Amino acid sequence: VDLSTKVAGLSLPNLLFNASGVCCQTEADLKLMIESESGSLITKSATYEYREGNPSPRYLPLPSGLGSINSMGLPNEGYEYYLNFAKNYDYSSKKPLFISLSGLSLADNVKMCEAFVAADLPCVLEVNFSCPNVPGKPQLGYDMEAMENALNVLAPLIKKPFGVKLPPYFDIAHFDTAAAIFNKFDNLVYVTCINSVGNGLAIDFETESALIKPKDGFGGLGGLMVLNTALANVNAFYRRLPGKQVIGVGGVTSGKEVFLHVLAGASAVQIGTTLKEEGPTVFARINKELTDIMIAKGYKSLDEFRGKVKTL
Ligand SMILES: C=Cc1c(C(=O)O)[nH]c(=O)[nH]c1=O
Repeated sequence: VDLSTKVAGLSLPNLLFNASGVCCQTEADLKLMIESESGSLITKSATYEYREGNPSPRYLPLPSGLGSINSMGLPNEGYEYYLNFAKNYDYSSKKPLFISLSGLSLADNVKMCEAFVAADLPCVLEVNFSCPNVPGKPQLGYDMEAMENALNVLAPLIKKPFGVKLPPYFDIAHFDTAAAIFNKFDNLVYVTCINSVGNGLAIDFETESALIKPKDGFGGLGGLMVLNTALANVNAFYRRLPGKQVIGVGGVTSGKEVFLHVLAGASAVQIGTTLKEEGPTVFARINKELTDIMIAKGYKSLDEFRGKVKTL
């Protein structure tokens, strides 16, 4: 079977890669991704300056086994680190490189995009509108006017095909409004759904305490528990963004959830919590599981079932 796919005009040997933020903050992390069986890789969202991030504990898998909670606080090496990585990347390799940018202001996003555009590299830029864990910074993805204003500035600046990372939406009207904005920008060629489900709270029964330190224990939820919200966001935007693509992320623990993401419309699928907990060998495991599922169901390529979820 053929697990290859295309995103933003680039060919991925298989549809799997890391969720931004996991296994991608340092060159050592990114090297593990390059050496893994992933089809691509994306860097940790970059801010203009280096950031330490929030105090630990700031990430934990949930005792239920159903997911994770994080309030990392956008720790990253600063955008120039990732620009340098992108300048030195081996673009003759089979794996395309995606760069995530999450400026703390539109001005910072402009400065970072200008630097990447000036470098004129084959990597794909993705603007993160959905970091839920920077105290005092509301998610742009939940402010439709601000999101449109940002895109009015950034899309013409980036010129080349680019993507945006979105928070989960929970209201059909929000899918409609957001999609109407994205459809105004021809070079906005894909959306990545979903970022973590913002501001959950994990409490330990024995200690009666929040599990993580930042923000009184409030943090983004990931893992199996967000699968159905992720599938809904993937399918909602797949239906509403003709000619654009959706990268699915949320709830992937096996080939089965990857299959569901593709049925919902995903062109590629990212792994976060399960990659964090299992390590980069997860890509070989899940590619094999998806292959076995496709053989069992008689599918030879992803195109044969992408977006083909049936309704009753
Ligand atoms: C970029 C910051 C993000 C973070 C973070 O660094 O806290 N966590 C997430 O779950 N999603 C994000 O987008």
